[in-house]
Formats: sequence, structure tokens, C-alpha cells
Amino acid sequence: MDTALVQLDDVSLSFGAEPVLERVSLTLNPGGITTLIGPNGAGKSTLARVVLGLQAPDQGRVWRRPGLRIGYMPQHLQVDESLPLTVDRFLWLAAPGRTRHRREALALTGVSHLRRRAVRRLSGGELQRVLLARALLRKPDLLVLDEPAQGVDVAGQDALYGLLSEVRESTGCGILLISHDLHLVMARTDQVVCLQHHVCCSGTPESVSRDPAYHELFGPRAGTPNLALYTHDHDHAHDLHGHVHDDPEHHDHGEHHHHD
Ligand SMILES: Nc1ncnc2c1ncn2[C@@H]1O[C@H](COP(=O)(O)OP(=O)(O)OP(=O)(O)O)[C@@H](O)[C@H]1O
Repeated sequence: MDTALVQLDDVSLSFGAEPVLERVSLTLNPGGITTLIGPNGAGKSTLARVVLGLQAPDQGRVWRRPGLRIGYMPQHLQVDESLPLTVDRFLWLAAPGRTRHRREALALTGVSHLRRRAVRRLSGGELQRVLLARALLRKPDLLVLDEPAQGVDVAGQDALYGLLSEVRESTGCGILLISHDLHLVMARTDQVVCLQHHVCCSGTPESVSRDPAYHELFGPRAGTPNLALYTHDHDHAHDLHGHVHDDPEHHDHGEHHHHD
């Protein structure tokens, strides 16, 4: 833990009566890429918000390295349609500083040509790259990216994940990534955490892609193309909301599983 950036121990959180995170533990290390995967509503963004300190858990412990700088790329960004905000100004508002730094960040994410463009005129993929540049401008120890590749074309997605690996190499920062692009992500991550309110399974991409709980969530064709056949013998069942059902003997796919 001395070397960790963030450590979560047994974190639980409910919104009203609905448990969203159940006893989640997670360690984020410098230079490590951790990918959070799970169906819609599994609690991934909520967990990211707990890591960021934007959301306090009901139970459990959250530890952040003192002085930790976090760059965050949110899943959604509301841009006021009436504001003629340029990309350059948008970046400056997040991290006031020299023009050179903003140019460098935009060059790194491959969108130098957009510096004077109005933010509200950007395409989805262009905006994602600008948001990544904004997160990098803070020179973060930890980058938290909530579905960074949404709206980015397939070649661009590959480039984006390649870029994240480069950023990790050159800066040594840790990266927490939320992603649905299993094929692209699995090859480029050190640790995969498969979330369905609780941590279903976690580990290296290889070990997770062989885990029955992973296949239960994502189906037999999920993961890397060279996946070996698996045996479906997981040791816990989920109810309709994805919460663990303790009695694997009475595990019934039709009634107890609801995976998007
Ligand atoms: N502030 C909130 N108040 C009440 N419920 C919330 C709040 N934030 C999230 N939720 C609920 O918590 C659950 C988990 O949401 P979350 O956004 O963390 O899921 P997710 O795994 O990121 O989903 P997706 O893949 O669709 O982005 C959802 O049912 C959501 O409606």
C-alpha cells in the first residue's frame, strides 16, 4: 500500500434502497492500467466517482496517496450550446498555464488542428480526444477515463488505447479505465476488474478471460479472439439486479440472471 495511488477496501454504497457497490476492494498502482468492465448499471461510474473522491461510500475505506493528482475524463460533458468556447479556452479553464502546454497536450492526442475550434462544433470522437488532452494537462499521477472511446471510430479507438499505453510509459501514471470495448482493452490492460455491483472476478486479462464469472456476464464470445473454450461452472449466482445469490445449488440461468 506504500506504493499504491489509491486503495479501496470493502467499499459499499447504496442509492436509496438499491445497493450499487457491494464490498468492493481495489488497488491502483503507479504505471498500471486497470480496466473496469461490467454491464450497464453495474456501478462502474459510481466506483470511479468514489476513487475520485466525488462520492463517499456508505461503508468501507478509501485511501488516496497524499498529494495525489488525478486527471479525469468524464463519460458525459454538457457543453452550453450558447457558449462560443474554443478548445484552447476550454483547456485553459481546466488548467490555466502556458499555451505551449496546451499545444503539447493536443498534439499528444492527435488534435492539434482543433485548438481554435468551438467546443460545441466538435464531433464525438474529436471531443473525446480534447477531453483526454484536458485530463493530461493536469500532469496526473492517476488518469481516470470513463469510456474514453465512445464516439471514436474503430481505427481511432485502437489509436486511443495505444496512446494510453504510451502515456503510461512516458509519465508512469496509473490509469483507471472504464470500457465496453472488450477486444481492444483486454490486450492493453494489466488488471481487469469485472464489476456487477460486487467484484465478480479480477486479475490479469488472461485469468479473467478464463473465469466463468466473466463469461456469465459477457457471453461465450467475449474477450480475446484466441480464447480457449471454457466450462461454465461459476460458484455464485446473481439475482435479477446482479446481486450475489448465495446458493449455487439452486442456480437457475433463466430466472436469476440478468446480464445486458
Ligand atoms: N446519483 C445517483 N442517484 C441515484 N442513483 C444513481 C446515482 N448515480 C448512479 N445511480 C444508479 O446507480 C446504478 C449504477 O450506475 P453507474 O452509472 O455507476 O453504472 P455504470 O456501470 O457506469 O453503467 P453504464 O455502463 O450504463 O455507464 C444505476 O442504476 C444508476 O441509475
